[in-house]
Amino acid sequence: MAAAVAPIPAHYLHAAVTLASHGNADSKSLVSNLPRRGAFLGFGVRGRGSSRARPMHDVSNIQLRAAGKWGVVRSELLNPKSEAGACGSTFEDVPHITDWLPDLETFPNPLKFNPAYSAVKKYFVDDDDFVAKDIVVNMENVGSGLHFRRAGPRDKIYFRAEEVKACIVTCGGLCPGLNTVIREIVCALWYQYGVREIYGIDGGYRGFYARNTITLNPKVVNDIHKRGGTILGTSRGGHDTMKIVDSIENRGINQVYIIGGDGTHKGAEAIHEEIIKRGLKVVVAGIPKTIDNDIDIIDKSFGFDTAVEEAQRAINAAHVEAESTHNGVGVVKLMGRYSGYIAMYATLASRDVDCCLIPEVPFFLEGEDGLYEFVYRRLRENGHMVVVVAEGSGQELIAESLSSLDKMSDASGNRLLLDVGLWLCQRLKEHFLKVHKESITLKYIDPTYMIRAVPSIASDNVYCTLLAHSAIHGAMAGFCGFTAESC
Ligand SMILES: Nc1ncnc2c1ncn2[C@@H]1O[C@H](COP(=O)(O)OP(=O)(O)O)[C@@H](O)[C@H]1O
Ligand SMILES: O=P(O)(O)OC[C@H]1O[C@](O)(COP(=O)(O)O)[C@@H](O)[C@@H]1O
Ligand SMILES: [Mg+2]
Repeated sequence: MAAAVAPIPAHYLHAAVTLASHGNADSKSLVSNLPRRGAFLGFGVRGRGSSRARPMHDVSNIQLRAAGKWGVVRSELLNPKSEAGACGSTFEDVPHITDWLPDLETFPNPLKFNPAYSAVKKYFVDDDDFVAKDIVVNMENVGSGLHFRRAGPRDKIYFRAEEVKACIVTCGGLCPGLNTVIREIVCALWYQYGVREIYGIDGGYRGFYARNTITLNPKVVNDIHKRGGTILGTSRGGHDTMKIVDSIENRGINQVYIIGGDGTHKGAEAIHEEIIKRGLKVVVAGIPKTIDNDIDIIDKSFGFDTAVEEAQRAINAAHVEAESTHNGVGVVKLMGRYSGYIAMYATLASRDVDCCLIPEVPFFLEGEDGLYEFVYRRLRENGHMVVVVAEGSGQELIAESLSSLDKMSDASGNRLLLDVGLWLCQRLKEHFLKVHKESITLKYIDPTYMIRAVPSIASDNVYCTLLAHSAIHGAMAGFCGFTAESC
């Protein structure tokens, strides 16, 4: 078994840096080995980064143009539209509404009349522009590998402003930035494309068929980015494809913006497929949301930086408490069901953490390289220590000690976790009394919901805006069954 318990700098730091080194396909390899991660493979991919903000005199009309890309929401009917390109490259295209409605009329993009248009040499994105999945390549395979369609405004669109009836839904767990994404979808549809009918779906997927819609416009969403949560509400479970598509059809909705994680995108895929089967002129656009940052093919999900920033407050408190007492141990539990990104980044940022336990690397308690011995040594050397533990770590160990693995699930089918934080604290206290005949002063901090219920920080707000704009440009240009990513 691999030892995950090690001081900084050593094995841990190595593992952390390996996971943290973004920008190439292997950077999340440890996480990608987890079975669940396959579900995200059809999502958009992060490529080389350049996003340019174009400030305008009229701030309501600010547009962000990123070298974003659109990834496929996997579809049995249309997937994958892969084509071979030059130098051994592969291009994985996203579905287009003309795949099942070939004779649709096109219209000039109204952004041509936007002040930003004349200020930029080349405003619209070419259909030949691609974003490479891997940005680090060997000289021998430059240009090869998987490529995705570049996101951004197109000169021809498939919807007239007055014909658009858009809806937005948020599903799954909360994440900082949800309100910003909602705000920017509404404002960009309104100001950039002149759309006037925009509705919020109340409380996640089930809101499609169980609730009334919420009317959205720039006034309603004006301040919402300063608040945590989602003004639309969210939920787990309740996905009924037929009822949802019936509702879309009956309400005359033709653009569906879906913000959520892996479960949500599976649901989006099912909706998209049913829409194709019914031959509707409806586009479905996803925006990936995961506070855990566990999407294989992107470097960072929105809200992640905010969560890491907020986690610093808990770690600081744990450190202050620990260093103020004899044998002080501060334990902080952070979110991360299957991935330790928040725990790891919060640890790297803080520098007060002695040990970080993440789900990707199993740890053990007993023996020379075990956690007990490590804590004992750190207390002898330093008098106090801080442990950060991701909520998904040590699940097998806890189950062993409880001699059962409770396989309870939430309404969406996600496994409910055993509480590693409380368990760890109990075990450490017992061990010190029993084996070393001394007590430790342990303070346990669990800021779980505090780090995801906060409003997003400035950099996440900008990122949310890029994603929202990418989704809208794609939908207006007739792309569908895709998820937006910026790079
Ligand atoms: N395989 C699936 N097919 C259809 N809908 C799904 C699927 N998995 C989850 N969902 C729906 O997606 C929504 C959010 O899923 P959940 O796993 O809670 O959050 P997240 O999208 O953040 O992973 C829920 O309403 C759930 O019913
Ligand atoms: O208590 P809840 O609302 O089910 O959320 C807890 C879970 O939400 C998460 O933030 C992930 O949420 P998603 O599945 O929506 O991405 C995990 O870190 C955590 O285990
Ligand atoms: Mg999920």
